[in-house]
Formats: sequence, C-alpha cells, structure tokens
Amino acid sequence: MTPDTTSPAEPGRVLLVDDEPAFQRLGGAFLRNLGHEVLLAGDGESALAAYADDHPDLVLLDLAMPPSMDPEQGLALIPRFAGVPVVVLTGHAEHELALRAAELGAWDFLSKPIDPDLLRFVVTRALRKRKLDAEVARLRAQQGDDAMGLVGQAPAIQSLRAMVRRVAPTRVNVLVLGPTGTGKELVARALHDHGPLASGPFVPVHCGALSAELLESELFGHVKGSFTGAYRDQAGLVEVARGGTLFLDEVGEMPPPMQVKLLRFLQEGSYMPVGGRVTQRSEVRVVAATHRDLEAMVRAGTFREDLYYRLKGIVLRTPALAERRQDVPLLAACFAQRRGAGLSAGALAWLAAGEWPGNVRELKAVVDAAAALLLPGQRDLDAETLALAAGVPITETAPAADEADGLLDRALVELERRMISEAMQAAGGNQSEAARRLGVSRVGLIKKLTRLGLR
Ligand SMILES: Nc1ncnc2c1ncn2[C@@H]1O[C@H](COP(=O)(O)OP(=O)(O)OP(=O)(O)O)[C@@H](O)[C@H]1O
Repeated sequence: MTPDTTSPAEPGRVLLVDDEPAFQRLGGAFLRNLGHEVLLAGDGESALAAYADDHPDLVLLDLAMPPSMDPEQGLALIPRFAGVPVVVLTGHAEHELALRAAELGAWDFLSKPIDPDLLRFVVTRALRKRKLDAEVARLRAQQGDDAMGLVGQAPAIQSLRAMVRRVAPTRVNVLVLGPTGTGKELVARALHDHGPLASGPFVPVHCGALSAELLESELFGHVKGSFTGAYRDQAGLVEVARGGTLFLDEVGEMPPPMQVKLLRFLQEGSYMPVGGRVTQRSEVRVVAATHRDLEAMVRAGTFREDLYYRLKGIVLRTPALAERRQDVPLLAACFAQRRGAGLSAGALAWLAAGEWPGNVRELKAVVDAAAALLLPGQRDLDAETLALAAGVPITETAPAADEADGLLDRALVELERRMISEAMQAAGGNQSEAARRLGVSRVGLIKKLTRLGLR
C-alpha cells in the first residue's frame, strides 16, 4: 500500500535522539508544531530507556553521540529499537554510514543540516508505515483467532474453514483428503476443538506406521499374557479417546485385517482387546485422513468399500499449496512471526516463486530452519538465508524477477484488499473512519476501493 504523504500527518510519538541542545530545541519545536508528541534523549542509554518506557512510534537517531561520538555505537542501537521505524540523522555526505544503517534495519535517513520539508515528509511516511505494521499485526492476530490455525485467504482455504465451522458442532464422521503436508491433521484438530467433545481428548493414531498386530493392540488394547511382552492389561487408544476424537491418520495404509475390526467398531461402537474375551465399548468421534486416492483403492480391492462409506460421513479436502500459491507470503509471514522474525521483500519473492511439493509442511520447515540461522541483531529473513535453510544454492533457485514480482504483487494486492475490507467492516462502512484506521487519506481510500473493485 503506498502511503499518501500529501495529506496532513497523523500525530505520533517521536523519540528524538540527538546530543545537540540546539537541534533538540528546534527539531523538537518543529515536530510539536506538526502535532506530534516529542520525547528527547541526549545519549544511547537514555534513548533505550525512553524506548522501553514510553513506547515511541518513531525514532529519529543521530549516530554520533557522547560519550564516544563513535557512529559505530549509534549503528549498534538501530536493531535495539525493534518494531519501530528508525530514521537516522547523518552528517553531510556520510553515504556509507547511511547504507550501513539501512542494512541494520533503519527505515530512512536524513542528512544534516536538515531540510524541514523533508523532515516533515519522512516523519509522516514513517508514522504511516508504523500504523500499517500495527494494522497487519492486528489482522494476523485476528486471523489467528478465527482461522482455527488454518492460515490462508485463498478461496479453497476459506471454504474449507467454513466447512469445518459447519461440521465441527455435529458428531458426524469426517474424512479429510489431501496431499501430504497440507494441514489434514490441523483440520482434524480444528474439528475437535470447535466441536461438542472439545473438552475430551484428541488422540492421533498413525495407521501406516505399525504392523496389523501392533496396530490392533495399539487401537483396541490387550490383556495380560496375550502375547510375549504383554505383562499387564493395557487400554487401547479407542479407550484413551473416550468422549473425545480419535484421529486415524493415513487410514489408507491400514492393513486389511484391521480394516474389518475398525469397521465393526465404527458400526457398533464395540471392540475386543487383543487376547480378551469380553467385548468393550467406547464412544468417540472419528476423523480419518489420507493422502491416498481411497476410491481408487476401493476399486482396486485394497480398501474395503463398506469401511470407506462408514468413514466418509463428510469429506473435506485440503488443497495443495500449488493450488493456492497466493497464500505462500501470508503463511511464511505467520511462521516467521511465530519465531520472532520478519521477511525481506527478496525473501517473499523467493518464497513466492518456489514449487513447494512438500506443501505447507515444507514451507514451514524452511522458514523455521532459516529463523534458526538468523544472526544476532538480524530480524528479517532474506532470500540467501532461506536458500541456505532449504539446502539449495541461491543462484539455482533465484526466481525470474518478473515471475516473482508477479506473484508478490498478487499477494500484496490480496493483503491490501483484505486490510481494506476489514477496515471498512470495522468502521461500519464509514469511509473516513476506515481511512483513519488504515492511515491513508479518504480520497486515497476511495481510489483504492475503486481500483480493487470494492465499491
Ligand atoms: N493452513 C495452514 N496454516 C498453518 N499451518 C499449516 C497449514 N496447513 C499445514 N500447516 C502446518 O504444516 C505442517 C503439516 O500439517 P499437517 O501435519 O496437518 O499436514 P497433513 O496433511 O496431516 O500431513 P500428512 O499427510 O503428511 O500427515 C504442520 O506443522 C501444520 O501446522
């Protein structure tokens, strides 16, 4: 979203860090006249104290300050003002310093002597950015609340969330189909968490990981002495899940002898522990998932047709990431944020151009690994770190610039559309209020609404 810097500045709280009393006085008065609240600090230590105590929206930072007057010490302060735009004040022709400041995360720089018009312009722009960042964070937090952990704005994921919301309150069995790493277990958990059995346990079982015998004992339990090593009675997972949800992951891998026993449990709610003589009962909700084509397996005779129909009370499908590539930036930003990191524009372009055959799991693993490689003081993940984490040379994976730009542009337009719709909704349709929330002028908002087809 391009900030509209022609309209009057939104008032903000500006921390002016400079040891020159004359500049503190003049710069401070100038900013106050623009309607801003001004906090003053004459050295690094008091600047950090003011940042911690008074929560400024913007820091104006002179790099050379007492006691050492060494700009290196000023540079070292920049990453300490995390989450707030920092505008660095440099001496005339100190371009190299300004570049290093930018590398360390400074938002902009101004050369002294400072042109008041430029100061007003940069401060307005930085405060708008701060507002936009806060708005994105608010939307993300809100998305976390009502998205049931299923991040994404693509139509396929929106309708999946809607289906989960509708199906969760019922006790109907659900079959979740989709490629590996697309969030099938997440869907199962959301169904559980938003359903009538949410206070009961959620018990996942990986049906492909065990032999038929072990799976039977795992699911239905066994009695003492029923096989070598069965030293005591052991309850099965259907018992552990009583009053909750049993999640049968990779149900397509279930060995045929177990399929019969599972069918009986689904039909009658009863089962026989391994080596037992007395039928037991347990009431659970069953959610099953697989990346396999169960219908094809039924046709091939490797999966029981009657079990298939029992499991598929309702079928939910999780889309491959390739079918919702516009969600890659949002997902990556969420995963990075959970690790306290951000993403550079280059990182977003690199991620957006990726193929992600392992779907969301692969994307998350790369972002998590890259976040672990962040250097002290570095906040944003860049394309190099991501490529390193993915184990691929950056040159081989660097996206064609126009392809990456196209994807990134689409993702940003999507984000803009969402933020504007949300702001309009929160403002009850009042454009002036929505513009205020977004930190743009009303005219700017109307232009955007028209461009995005939201009017
Ligand atoms: N829409 C999503 N939003 C946020 N995180 C997601 C989403 N989809 C998947 N993930 C994350 O990706 C990882 C893999 O998800 P999950 O285990 O649910 O996939 P799956 O489809 O069950 O995989 P498999 O078929 O291999 O069992 C998890 O860390 C999960 O939290």
